[in-house]
Amino acid sequence: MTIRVKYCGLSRPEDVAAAVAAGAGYVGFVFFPKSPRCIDVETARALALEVPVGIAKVALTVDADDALLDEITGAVPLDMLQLHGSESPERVSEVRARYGLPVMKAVGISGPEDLPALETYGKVADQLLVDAKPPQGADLPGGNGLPFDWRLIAGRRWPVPWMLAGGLTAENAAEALRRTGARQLDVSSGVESARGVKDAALIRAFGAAARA
Ligand SMILES: O=C(O)c1ccccc1NCC(=O)[C@H](O)[C@H](O)COP(=O)(O)O
Repeated sequence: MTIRVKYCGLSRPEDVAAAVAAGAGYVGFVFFPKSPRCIDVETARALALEVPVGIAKVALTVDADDALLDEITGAVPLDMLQLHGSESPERVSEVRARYGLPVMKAVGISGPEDLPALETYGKVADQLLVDAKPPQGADLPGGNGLPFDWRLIAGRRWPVPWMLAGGLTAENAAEALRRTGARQLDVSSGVESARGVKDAALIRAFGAAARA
């Protein structure tokens, strides 16, 4: 069984090279100013041009307006948009139609009350990112390196492909896959040596763990 991995928050050419070498299925670029992983469109364009065909290039935004999405999609060759804020189902549909790109909607999970949103967004998004809900008062709506209780989604399926995210590392990836049945993983903090700084050895180790 092939597990596809998305390495999110890449900001340097060496990060892209490490993700490609590790067998990435997706690479993610963050466009959220408060994030230590945030990059500008010129940097993202240069990085995207280094990504081989077959690896999906994903732009991550948080409640972005059309002006920002126009700027990003106009400059960066992309394969997918990841909406990681409080975008409504209507906004997801609008973004899909306006940009003609597949949209992945992130949904934060901390308890059973969060699960219905996965059904709702599963009707309008092309993919779901099932992520840990950020702690109250967190600066970032994702990329916090915290897992959620995987038992909440064990055995659940949605009508579109989905990725598991939140606090994944090379050490817990196998257990996460076994407990949730996920076929795709998204990782950011778990492949960093310092907040916002990707580490090639950790990326390599994560890729190996996902393949094992
Ligand atoms: O990574 C960020 O800085 C970020 C900022 C704002 C919204 C979302 C963000 N990351 C989302 C991701 O796709 C992460 O890969 C996902 O939440 C998992 O993060 P982590 O728990 O750090 O592996």
